[in-house]
Amino acid sequence: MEQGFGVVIVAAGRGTRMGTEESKQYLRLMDKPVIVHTVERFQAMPECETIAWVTSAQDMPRCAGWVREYGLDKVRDLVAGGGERQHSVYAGLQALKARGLDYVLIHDGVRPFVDPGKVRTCFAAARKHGASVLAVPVKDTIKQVNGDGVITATPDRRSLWAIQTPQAFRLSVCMSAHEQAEREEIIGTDDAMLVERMGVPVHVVEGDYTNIKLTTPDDLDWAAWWMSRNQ
Ligand SMILES: Nc1ccn([C@@H]2O[C@H](COP(=O)(O)OP(=O)(O)OP(=O)(O)O)[C@@H](O)[C@H]2O)c(=O)n1
Ligand SMILES: C[C@](O)(CO)[C@H](O)COP(=O)(O)O
Repeated sequence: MEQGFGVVIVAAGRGTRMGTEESKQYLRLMDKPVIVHTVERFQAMPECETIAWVTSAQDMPRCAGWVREYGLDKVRDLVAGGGERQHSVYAGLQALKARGLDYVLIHDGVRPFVDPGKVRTCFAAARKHGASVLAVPVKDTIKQVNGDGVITATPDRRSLWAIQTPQAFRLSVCMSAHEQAEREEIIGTDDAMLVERMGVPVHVVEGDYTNIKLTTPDDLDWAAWWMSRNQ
C-alpha cells in the first residue's frame, strides 16, 4: 500500500473572536467537543497514518481523556502549542518528523466539517505537485480599502480564492518554510504563505463552502443547524 499522510491538527488558540468563556474548540456540537468531531474525520480515513493534536499545555489532560474516551488511537502525539498559530503548527511538525512520513496535512481544529473526499484530492495534489491547499472561489466583490476607509483597488474576482485547510505538503518543504519564517521573523496567516515565500508553487484544490472555520458566534448557529441536517 502507498504511504499515507500524517496530520497536524492545531487547536491551541484562545478563540478571542468567538468571545465564549470556553475556548471554541471545546464547545459542544451534538454533545461532543468540536475538536473531537474534527479529529474523528481524520481518524476514520485509512490514508491518515498518524495524528499530532496540538493543544495548550493546560488542556492536555482533558484532551488525553477524550483520546481514550472516543478511541482516537491515531493520535500518537499530543503536543503543546505556541503563542501564534504558526508556532503551534511548527510544534506539531516536529512531532510528525519523528514518525518518518513524507507528507503532512495541516488542519484547523475548528474546521469540523471537512469532507474526506476533498481531503483525499488535496493529498493527491500534494503528492503530484509538492504543495496544495483547499480553497473556494470568493462569492463577493473584494475591495482593498485604505486607512481612511476609501477604496483603493478592486482586484479581479476571478483570481481570488478564500483559503481553507487542510493544507498539504511534502514534510521537508513545509519544515524548511517554517524554519525560514522563524529565522526571518515572519508570521503568516497560513502555512501556504510560508511555502510560497520559498518560491514553491502551491496548488489550489476547490473545496466546499461548508468547510467553515468556526470563528464568530454566528458560525455556531450555522454549525448546529448543519450538524442536525446531516445526522
Ligand atoms: N496560538 C494558536 C492560535 C491558533 N491556533 C489554532 O489555529 C486554528 C485557526 O485559528 P483561529 O480560528 O484564528 O483560532 P484562534 O486563534 O483560537 O481564534 P482568535 O483569532 O479569534 O483568537 C484554531 O483551531 C486554533 O485553535 C493554535 O493552535 N495556536
Ligand atoms: C489557515 C486558515 O484557516 C486559512 O483560512 C486561517 O488563516 C487561520 O486563521 P485566521 O486567524 O482566521 O487567519
